[in-house]
Amino acid sequence: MTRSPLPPVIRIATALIFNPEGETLLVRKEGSHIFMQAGGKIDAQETAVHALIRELYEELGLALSMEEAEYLGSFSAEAAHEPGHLIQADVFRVLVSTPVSAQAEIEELLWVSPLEAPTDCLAPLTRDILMPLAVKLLQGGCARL
Ligand SMILES: Nc1nc2c([nH]c(=O)n2[C@H]2C[C@H](O)[C@@H](COP(=O)(O)OP(=O)(O)OP(=O)(O)O)O2)c(=O)[nH]1
Repeated sequence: MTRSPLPPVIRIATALIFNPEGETLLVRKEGSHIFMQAGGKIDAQETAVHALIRELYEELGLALSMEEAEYLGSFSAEAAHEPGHLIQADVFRVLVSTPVSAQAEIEELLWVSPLEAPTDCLAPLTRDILMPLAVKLLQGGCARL
């Protein structure tokens, strides 16, 4: 019996970003119709939190300190943009009270209530893991400033 090879894994850092209204931020990258959390690949020699800080600055112009990123855990899902790949995502919670704007390769930003988010245009990690987690955090009263 032959075993099928394990799919390649991409390590990313991403965040459930909340505003004071309890909405969470989704982004759509250039050339994609799928919404997901801001963030991106973790470079070699980089820690997850440093990758997050770099990516949120590049994508949203957000200047974040390490203390402002609370680690929530590591989660796996099918990669949205790379067929046949899995992502292993280090996920943080970030609360923002200043405006953010789409930079670099981000085409659209969307603030959504986790309870009312659309499900048909979300990346697998976002749809199956992070939006349900956002609902739990909100219901626990932990997502507000
Ligand atoms: N940022 C982010 N990426 C996600 C999520 N869900 C998901 O499948 N991905 C996938 C999309 C891509 O296949 C991969 C992230 O790659 P990327 O190309 O956006 O990362 P990057 O900004 O570092 O870009 P690059 O170095 O390839 O130019 O992870 C998510 O919620 N957030």
